[in-house]
Amino acid sequence: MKIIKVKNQIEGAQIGFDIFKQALENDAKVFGLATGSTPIKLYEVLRNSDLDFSNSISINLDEYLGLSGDNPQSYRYFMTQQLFNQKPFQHSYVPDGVKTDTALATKEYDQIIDKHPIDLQLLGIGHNGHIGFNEPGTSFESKTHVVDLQPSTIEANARFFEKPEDVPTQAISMGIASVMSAKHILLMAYGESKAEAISKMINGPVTEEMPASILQKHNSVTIIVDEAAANKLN
Ligand SMILES: N[C@@H]1[C@@H](O)[C@H](O)[C@@H](COP(=O)(O)O)O[C@@H]1O
Repeated sequence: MKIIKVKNQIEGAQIGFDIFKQALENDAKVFGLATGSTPIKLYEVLRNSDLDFSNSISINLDEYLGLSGDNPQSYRYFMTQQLFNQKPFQHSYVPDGVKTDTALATKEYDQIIDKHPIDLQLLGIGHNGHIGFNEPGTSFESKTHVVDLQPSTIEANARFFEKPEDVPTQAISMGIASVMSAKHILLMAYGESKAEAISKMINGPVTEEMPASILQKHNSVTIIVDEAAANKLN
């Protein structure tokens, strides 16, 4: 793991941008993208840049179950606003949160990932070490699946909704095996609330109880952290 400590999200976004730029220069075609507050600055830099993703594919990690892409709280909507409107990709995949046949929705998403192997996967991290929406206890062998969100995740994400009761309790998430199949992984984390998860991810045992710890087994991972998120690292 390559760990890069930055002063703040602005510096982190610049380094993240350089990694995306270099990937494009090295003919990366498929970008795995993440939502949450962590990548917002990076998306701002990307959408205002002259990078061209019109021949690239993007595949997002996850989507809330029950929210359609035109719902402002959906991850599809978030991506459209933060990136795709200004920086269109040839095709952008986000799991379908409203397909009634979820077994089919998950199967189709796996087929998409199989067809478009991910060159660069962007990740944030949950307070409990989740990546995508792969909560503690998720199998490291998992592919796309329906997830019951943990109360702590619902609470953490409630800030994006009007009331906590509005947060969906389930999501569709790309699995951990698919995340691990990406050629290169870039994980970003900012703030004190991520320090514990970052420390366990890097120095703790590799265990399904800490989903992000599996990244220790990947041979090309870059971690961008600010001082607060890095303050429990020895
Ligand atoms: N599914 C997303 C994750 O992909 C994201 O990494 C995490 C952290 O969010 P934030 O970046 O807002 O701290 O939140 C959500 O649960």
